Amino acid sequence: MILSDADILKRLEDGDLVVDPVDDLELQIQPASVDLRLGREFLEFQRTNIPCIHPNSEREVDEYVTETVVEEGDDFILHPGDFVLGTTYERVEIPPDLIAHVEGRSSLGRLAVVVHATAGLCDPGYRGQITLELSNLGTAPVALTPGMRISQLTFTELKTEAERPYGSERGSKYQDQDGPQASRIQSDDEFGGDQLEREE
Ligand SMILES: Nc1ccn([C@H]2C[C@H](O)[C@@H](COP(=O)(O)OP(=O)(O)OP(=O)(O)O)O2)c(=O)n1
Repeated sequence: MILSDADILKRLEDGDLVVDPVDDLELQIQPASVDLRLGREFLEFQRTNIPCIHPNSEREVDEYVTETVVEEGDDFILHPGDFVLGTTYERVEIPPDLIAHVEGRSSLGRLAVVVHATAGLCDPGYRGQITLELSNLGTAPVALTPGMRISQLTFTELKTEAERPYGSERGSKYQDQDGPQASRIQSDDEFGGDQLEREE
């Protein structure tokens, strides 16, 4: 079951679901979602002379990513074809009986701005700001203003609470993230890796 505005408000009041801060309930609480605002920090991949990114190379993932913090009153210009990581201004805490989906807003979609390229799921138990995978599929640059409502979060009730919510297990590498976080896929290996066993 997807939570309605009344359900969301009740869960926020009860305090087990956290979206912080919600400054304007009337504006941010939608019929069945909460609008989240854009933070000031962005991570961009530098188009230097890296031939390609090997996902398991921490050096390549971290060294070629630079952070931009947009000053008050300024915009971040997202050019056609760009892919950058942004962050929600709000921090969320998802209780073990809910799963949240990060969705774009239609008004930005109509300007060809996509807020999550692939991953749009916040696990039960997840705490932190949400990293937005921003891209511009259109032909004109689009100015993104920190504080603008950029995405929306919907909540679905699980049939039973997650037994191993995000954060309770090793491998929860984005728990408590603060600002946009680059991929931590390199640390997959620490947790058993995704390598398939070879048959002899
Ligand atoms: N656009 C998104 C999508 C998810 N998350 C956060 C909330 C999720 O609960 C957490 C982990 O997301 P995934 O499970 O999709 O990511 P991985 O499987 O890569 O990470 P892990 O191995 O930690 O589960 O990251 C985020 O900040 N921004």
